[in-house]
Amino acid sequence: MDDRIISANLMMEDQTAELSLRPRYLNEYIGQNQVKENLKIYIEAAKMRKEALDHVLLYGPPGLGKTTLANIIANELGVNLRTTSGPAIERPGDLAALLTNLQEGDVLFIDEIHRLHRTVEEVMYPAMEDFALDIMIGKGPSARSVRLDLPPFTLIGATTRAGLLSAPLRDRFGVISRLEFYTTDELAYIVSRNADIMEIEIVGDAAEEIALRSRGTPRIANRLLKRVRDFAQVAGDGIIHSELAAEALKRLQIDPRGLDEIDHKMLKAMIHSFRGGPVGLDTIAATIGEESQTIEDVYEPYLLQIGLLQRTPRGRMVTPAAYAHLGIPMPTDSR
Ligand SMILES: Nc1ncnc2c1ncn2[C@@H]1O[C@H](COP(=O)(O)OP(=O)(O)OP(=O)(O)O)[C@@H](O)[C@H]1O
Ligand SMILES: [Mg+2]
Repeated sequence: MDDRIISANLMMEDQTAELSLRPRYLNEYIGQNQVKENLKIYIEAAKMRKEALDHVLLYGPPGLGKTTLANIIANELGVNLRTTSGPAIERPGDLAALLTNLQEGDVLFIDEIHRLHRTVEEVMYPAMEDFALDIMIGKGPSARSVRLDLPPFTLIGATTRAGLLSAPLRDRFGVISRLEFYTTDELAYIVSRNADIMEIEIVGDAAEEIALRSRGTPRIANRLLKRVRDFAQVAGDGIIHSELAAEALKRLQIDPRGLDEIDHKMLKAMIHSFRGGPVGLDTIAATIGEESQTIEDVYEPYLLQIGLLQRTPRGRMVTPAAYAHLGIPMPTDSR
């Protein structure tokens, strides 16, 4: 389903590259300045007091650097990081096993924390608040609860959908940070730096050409860089020039703002079949044969961000900027 080259979702081919391209310390982490500045202070303060850092919730669209940041926080604190994900913790006992294996000050990173099972979530509350586990032993009338002390630890939760987190869970995070889409300059910087790491020469405005089409997302920038490198090595002289980058990206059917055929299909369907909207998300999804949730989590945020799409109480609407971008004249009658 989700095999678009501009998908922000993690794909198999990204994984090895992401390990080597992933920044390891805050000073290598580009952008997200507000989030970074705050974290720097909290980390410093926790280290000074020799305490565990407050629990941190990171949220935002896929590929913006949540997992990367969780790793960096553990590195900066000089502690171990344990990684798991919401759906992977099936029973309270699984969580207990994870938590009792932590050393003082360690970070437990739970990706997709909005998918934590209800029964696990309830065990999480006292663990986060009091560093204690309440475990039920036995069943029926002889069942009793025992309290187990845990070493102080930091929970870092990541989610693309903060809205799906229950209020009691959300309230237990001391630090809640929203990651934003990156600017073209930031992405161009990331592309240049990663070209260096990959030992490929990138010159002129080529990094910017790639950045412009990366939908504000470092993961996509890295993926496009790798594809353009292929073109440079096979069809070019091994150096990524602006023209080569532009040509390669055109062949990948990504337009100058990072939109692909599916974005075009969606916007055009809204224009031609629904007079530009407003039209409900489910209707759009059915029309173009995608899942509503995928559209909402992965594709739509960027289109909203760059102002081609608008959300209204009655559904999504295409903006005048979208007509202009697609080269379709606006209907003249009032909508
Ligand atoms: N601030 C940054 N500076 C440089 N590179 C970055 C930055 N943020 C992310 N990256 C790059 O983008 C890749 C994807 O980031 P990451 O895996 O952390 O995203 P994510 O938000 O966890 O995505 P998902 O929601 O899919 O889990 C990283 O491997 C890294 O190479
Ligand atoms: Mg991640």
